[in-house]
Amino acid sequence: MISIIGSGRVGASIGFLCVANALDDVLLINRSRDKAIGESLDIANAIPASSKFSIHGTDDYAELSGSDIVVIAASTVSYTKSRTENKNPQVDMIKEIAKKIKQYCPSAIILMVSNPPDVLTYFFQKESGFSRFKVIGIASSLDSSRFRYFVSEKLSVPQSSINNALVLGEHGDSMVPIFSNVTVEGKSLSSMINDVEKKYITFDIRNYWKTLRNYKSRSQFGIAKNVYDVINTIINTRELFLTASVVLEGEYGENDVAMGVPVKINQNGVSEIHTIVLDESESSMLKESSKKIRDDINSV
Ligand SMILES: NC(=O)c1ccc[n+]([C@@H]2O[C@H](COP(=O)([O-])OP(=O)(O)OC[C@H]3O[C@@H](n4cnc5c(N)ncnc54)[C@H](O)[C@@H]3O)[C@@H](O)[C@H]2O)c1
Repeated sequence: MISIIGSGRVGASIGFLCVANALDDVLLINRSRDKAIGESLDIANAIPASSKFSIHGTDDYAELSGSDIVVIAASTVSYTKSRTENKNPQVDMIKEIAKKIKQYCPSAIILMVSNPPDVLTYFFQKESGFSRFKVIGIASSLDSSRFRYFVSEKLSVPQSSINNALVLGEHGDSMVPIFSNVTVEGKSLSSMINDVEKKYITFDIRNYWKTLRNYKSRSQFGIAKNVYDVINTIINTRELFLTASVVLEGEYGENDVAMGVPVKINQNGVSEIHTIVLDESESSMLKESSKKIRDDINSV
């Protein structure tokens, strides 16, 4: 069973994709029961006639029992300047949710979507004591999708011709797009754009959410598809390479912090953390990014 805690815009969109693609039974848990029931009643009409799975909404955490995957997309706050500006109530919420998950489904794989995902991935893993490979923050893959989008717009090429557009570090203002690895139709991106253009693209990725906010509230479908891909990989025992936030123990020279790094996902969660070669400036920006996350963790 796939359980989704928080059935707002993001949680409901993830639920819709899982149901419409007949992945598994889906449970929506929301603080307000009516919201969970309402979204599940609506999404129930998207169950394909050939599907054997169902969707159900509740506010009762005891129903988490039997969950294989728990997505956390709950939020009690909004933010206008940065994703970390209201982190303390989110951390309190995550600690409560971690206790419930530990009680009702201690073997589940956790996909952390709520903001700020690096800080919350860290606190969930510490509070629950779950393996760090089973607590996965999903956000850097969305930033990587945005990176690919901007490179494709800049060069007027289809996104399918772009490879290895990865964003590492914080899902926040210090995130680091890794230009040195990107190829376009097999050729290095670095020879196609200059440093000023790289700075503009970096700015645009970091501020995508602010641009989005000028037109609609916040990301819904982009993050939902990124989370769905991970759930699909776990349920259908596939393998997926992407960037995701994991508590680090020495990888990239970091300890006691969670941040976006390249990982391989399989049916058990994170199966590998990949080390990729970074140039000097990327390495130093990643150091700054990990420091920013660590400072946020320490200031909770
Ligand atoms: N990781 C990413 O890249 C990414 C992208 C978009 C949004 N987000 C984050 O995802 C979260 C959800 O976004 P949204 O737009 O769906 O928000 P939303 O306000 O539409 O929905 C949040 C839902 O969580 C519920 N909730 C609050 N506390 C709860 C609890 N303890 N248990 C169960 N439900 C609870 C609320 O009632 C609400 O229905 C936010 O933190 C947002 O910032 C992350």
